[in-house]
Amino acid sequence: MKHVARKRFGQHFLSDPAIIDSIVREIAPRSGDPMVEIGPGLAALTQPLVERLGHLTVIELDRDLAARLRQHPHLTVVESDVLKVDFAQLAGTAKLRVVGNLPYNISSPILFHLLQYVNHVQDQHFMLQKEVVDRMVASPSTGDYGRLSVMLQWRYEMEDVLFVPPSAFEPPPKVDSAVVRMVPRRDAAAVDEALLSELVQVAFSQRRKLLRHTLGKWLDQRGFAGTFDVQRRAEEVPVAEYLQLAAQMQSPA
Ligand SMILES: C[S@@+](CC[C@H](N)C(=O)[O-])C[C@H]1O[C@@H](n2cnc3c(N)ncnc32)[C@H](O)[C@@H]1O
Repeated sequence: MKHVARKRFGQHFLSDPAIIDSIVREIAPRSGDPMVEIGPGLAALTQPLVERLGHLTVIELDRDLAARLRQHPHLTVVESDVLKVDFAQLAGTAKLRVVGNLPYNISSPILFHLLQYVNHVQDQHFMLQKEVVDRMVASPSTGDYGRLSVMLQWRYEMEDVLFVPPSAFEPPPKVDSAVVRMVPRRDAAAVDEALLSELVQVAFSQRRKLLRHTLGKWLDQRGFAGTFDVQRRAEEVPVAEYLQLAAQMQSPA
């Protein structure tokens, strides 16, 4: 039976064979890789992936799609909201390769949910709104550089690997898309995620103002006695400096 795309689940199904082929090539699945696909939908990526892998675990929220996928002998289907999935449990002793053409309405929550499981992950390949990928990989002193750039560049090496136009989907989304590769950094600074997240949120709360009006006040309230140049805008501060600041606050000299 034909599946009618459900807007509330962010359903835009890949329909361009050449694009599907390019994405699978970027993922480079090898037989036996412990891979998990988020939002398999009608299996446009699932099918070529499982042919190469031998087995694949998929996480799908739509009950009808999950029922169809269960017919496939080489898939393990987790019928759930991905935001409720414990990836540490899924991984066991393995390191997962996580892929997916994500539902765009919850792409940032998915990225932040996965951040807590970074030690259980080998790599991630996601199709996202191009604008979100631009923010993820942005450099300092650009308009795209913000909270998402800092929080993700802290933990992952990231690369925009493929541009995908709306015409590659059915129904076509209103925006351009891109595939991003994310590889966890082994040398990520050991800072408290909640502290870093709050600090970066305060810094970027008024991005046109100098940091002394935002982060400077926040640091004063916390009795911060270290040195940090607040005569700059949030977007001028490299990721490494935000990490140093969080580390200093955790263990003041
Ligand atoms: C953009 S579609 C991609 C479908 C398919 N992978 C493709 O490329 O054609 C997003 C998929 O994620 C599923 N989905 C939406 N919200 C979800 C959630 N919270 N947890 C798991 N899957 C979800 C949708 O039902 C849909 O199948």
